[in-house]
Amino acid sequence: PGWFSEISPMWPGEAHSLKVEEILFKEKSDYQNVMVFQSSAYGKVLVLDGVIQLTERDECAYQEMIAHLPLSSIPDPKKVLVIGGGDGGVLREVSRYSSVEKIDICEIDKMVVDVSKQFFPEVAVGYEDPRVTLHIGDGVAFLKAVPEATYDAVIVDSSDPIGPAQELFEKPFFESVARALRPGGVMCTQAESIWLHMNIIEGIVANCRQIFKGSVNYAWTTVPTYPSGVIGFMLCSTEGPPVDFKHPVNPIDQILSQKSDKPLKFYNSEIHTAAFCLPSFAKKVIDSK
Ligand SMILES: NCCCN[C@H]1CC[C@H](NCCCN)CC1
Repeated sequence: PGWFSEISPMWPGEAHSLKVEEILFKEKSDYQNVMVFQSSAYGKVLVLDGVIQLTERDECAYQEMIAHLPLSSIPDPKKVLVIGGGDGGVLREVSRYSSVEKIDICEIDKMVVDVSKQFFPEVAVGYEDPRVTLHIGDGVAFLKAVPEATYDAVIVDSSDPIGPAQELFEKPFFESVARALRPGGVMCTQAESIWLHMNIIEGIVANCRQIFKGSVNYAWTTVPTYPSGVIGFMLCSTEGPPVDFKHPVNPIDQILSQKSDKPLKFYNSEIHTAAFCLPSFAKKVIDSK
């Protein structure tokens, strides 16, 4: 009945709208407003504090890219940490790697987990993997308690800097991620839109170049239901065995093609390499930091 418009001070003067068939869930958690609605064009939609988090139709683009850009870039991921990502989509993608022995996930809002299991079973399927351990709590505190050099990869699947995820975009957090990674370990974070947030991206890149002494690269992809239709990722590695993010050493799409597993809908090795090609206005800022 009517339309949902994604109005936010984070993208002033513009708003993506989706036709609403039915509102399926609407509650306030300890951290944010949580809503699920059935849209006409993109299936079910998860909204937190008025911001679209994922839709059934295009979540594959974001979840596959944020997981496979880092994990395809290292030869043998064993221990992986996901910060945020309570919907479980990133877990679904990480569990495709037979080399992975342990997947920790730290999500601050239990309601996101429960709502995803109830309304997005194809996304929350990630929780069914026996290697997964769910921690409900603040990712910043979780990382402080982690012994150094614990993980091969840390994936930060956060919402945006306004709200509970604010400190996941700040220097102390990136320092705690670098400490938790083994030498040559990799981090991939949600890094906003080059059309909307070049200033935020500039800050993130500057911080990452100071903290991560391996490679630091920005990649981007298309997600039609995120504002401006694109979303970016910060790919960083710690000092140690070199990581070339642009040329995957562990091409998951080729590994999977030999298995009957759920096929990848979006990611492939060519899209991986192409994701690091930037328009000039973004290259100028990102490569100069
Ligand atoms: N596992 C899916 C979680 C999605 N994370 C974020 C949800 C908010 C979204 N805002 C985009 C704002 C403009 N860049 C970015 C991804």
